Amino acid sequence: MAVRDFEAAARATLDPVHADFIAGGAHDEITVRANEAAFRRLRLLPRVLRGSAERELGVELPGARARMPVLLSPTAFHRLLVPEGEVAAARAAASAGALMIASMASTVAIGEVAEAARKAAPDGEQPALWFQLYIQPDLEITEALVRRAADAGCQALVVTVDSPVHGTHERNRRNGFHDLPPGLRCENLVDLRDGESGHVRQIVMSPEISWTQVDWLRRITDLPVLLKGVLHPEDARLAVRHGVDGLLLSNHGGRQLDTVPATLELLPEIAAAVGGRIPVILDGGVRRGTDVVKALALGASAVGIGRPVMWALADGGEAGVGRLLELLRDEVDDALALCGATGVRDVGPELVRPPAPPGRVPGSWDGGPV
Ligand SMILES: Cc1cc2nc3c(=O)[nH]c(=O)nc-3n(C[C@H](O)[C@H](O)[C@H](O)COP(=O)(O)O)c2cc1C
Ligand SMILES: CCCCC(=O)C(=O)O
Repeated sequence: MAVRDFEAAARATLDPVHADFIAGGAHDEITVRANEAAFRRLRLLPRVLRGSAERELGVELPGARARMPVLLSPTAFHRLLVPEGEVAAARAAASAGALMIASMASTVAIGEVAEAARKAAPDGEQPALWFQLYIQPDLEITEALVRRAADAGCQALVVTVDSPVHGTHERNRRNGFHDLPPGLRCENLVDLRDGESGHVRQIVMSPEISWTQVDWLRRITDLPVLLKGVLHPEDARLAVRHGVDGLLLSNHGGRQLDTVPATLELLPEIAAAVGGRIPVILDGGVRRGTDVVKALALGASAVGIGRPVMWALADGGEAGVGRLLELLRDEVDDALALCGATGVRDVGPELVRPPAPPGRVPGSWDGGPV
């Protein structure tokens, strides 16, 4: 079984409207396809006669340590797919030692997700769990959400900044899919303030959110703050200047602005812009162990996966996500061995062709405090 096979397996039983919600992107879905295509274009160029019996796959990230360099990017509405929802994904991630970024739009409350992760993690291991946040124009609401995430034990906040407005998903429009079905709610939003029912429409996407609110967020919390969805190198430099602790280089899986470049294409430039001062995590189109190694080679500290988790969850719940993570772990290990690498940190730009453009050789974060 390969990562891509989970989609067909899931579609065998999934409501086609929900399958479209997962697979879909903005407008013509040009960026959706570009993400995977960029991985196909890039080639690996292995070294020989310098490997080790075992590869070190662990990564150090802001506030957390993970046993593998593949993390679960935030995805909304897991209870559309299985009754346990985010709890199933969290258990599988914690057992595999993979970091999970829980979506603000989760259908299980963050406290419950964190509790499930703690119970599933091996003895003595703290599960790696971050919380994804859309900063709300109402800062009291935002602060209450941050408090919920911190109280649950989340180790960092991932602020999604690529959504000044909702993405236009034509598949959802055609299907008339705008709301969660009765019985499902965005549990993190329930009772943040009197009478708030957890309706999806409570999440406000505002084009007026700016660096001012990012600075404010850094003041009200001790948690590391990462930004998800920075694509322009100028914004990456600004992020460093504003004291942000990391970037998630992401085009939202092609679900926000269509026709933006593949994240892999932007990676060398973004890595050069941050110059190793903060970690860069990439998501979008990662479907193979070789994809993971390519992203690491171009300066990523780790990679995220979105749709594969949703397909695996729909196909087999906790066990499905467990199989997905084990498969990716084995593929990453295999690709590293074949590249003559002793581990994740032993992978640099010399392992890919064509090489990164001159002057854009990425610096890489050394895993130290940010
Ligand atoms: C069904 C679905 C729901 C998503 N929900 C969120 C979300 O709630 N918050 C967020 O920041 N990103 C969300 N994303 C974007 C993912 O975090 C991630 O950037 C993207 O899926 C990565 O690309 P991939 O699907 O090719 O792996 C979602 C993506 C999908 C496919
Ligand atoms: C308010 C829900 C956001 C979900 C999302 O980000 C996506 O479907 O891409």
